[in-house]
Amino acid sequence: MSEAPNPNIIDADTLTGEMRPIRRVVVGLGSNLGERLDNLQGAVDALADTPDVWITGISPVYESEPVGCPPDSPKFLNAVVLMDTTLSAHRLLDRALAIEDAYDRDRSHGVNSPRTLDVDLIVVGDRRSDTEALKLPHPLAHERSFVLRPWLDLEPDAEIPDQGPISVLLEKVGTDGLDRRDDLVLESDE
Ligand SMILES: Nc1ncnc2c1ncn2[C@@H]1O[C@H](COP(=O)(O)OP(=O)(O)OP(=O)(O)O)[C@@H](O)[C@H]1O
Ligand SMILES: Nc1nc2c(c(=O)[nH]1)N=C(CO)CN2
Repeated sequence: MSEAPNPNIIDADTLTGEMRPIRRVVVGLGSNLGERLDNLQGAVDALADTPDVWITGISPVYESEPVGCPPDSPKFLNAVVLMDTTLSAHRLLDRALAIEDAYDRDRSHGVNSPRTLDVDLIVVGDRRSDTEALKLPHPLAHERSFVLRPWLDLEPDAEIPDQGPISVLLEKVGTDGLDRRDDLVLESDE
């Protein structure tokens, strides 16, 4: 994220009148099971339909070799979505998990087993968290080309708090195993 949330930009809650800061959010999407593009598009649509969330950017789609997955796992499609929101990080996480569940995400198998849909919060404004339920910034984002590369397409000057510019991080990590799929496009219905 290239800038901290602007504390002067606020939104009044329509019911309570409470003023809430607008946070810039980076979301990572992944799928390596089922109709992968449809799954990613469903996640984009569900995020766009979320009250108090405004999508500001949708990256190109990348196909990527599975990283840290069981042997013979299928390739992923990955993309990144940028949003503005007045929701808290915890509300966003609840929403992300609910969207995964709507795509029959099966959590009963082992670590990094193939999944219909993964919705990861990468950065939420300048929010930091280190609980099991919510880690922000996402602790592996800085070493994942399938997050950094699509994010770079949208925000070349972005930085991950405490890690640095994503352009520099991507140079360290490289882009082996990553293919931009210009034949696959995620649409915004807004
Ligand atoms: N930044 C975050 N974004 C999404 N989920 C998170 C985050 N931080 C912690 N979690 C927790 O991680 C759990 C999701 O684990 P899951 O099995 O989907 O991990 P994963 O997405 O497969 O792995 P990875 O975290 O390596 O991408 C959720 O229960 C959620 O509470
Ligand atoms: N290429 C790729 N590899 C992964 C991905 C992913 O989205 N893409 N997600 C993982 C766990 O969330 C583990 N490994």
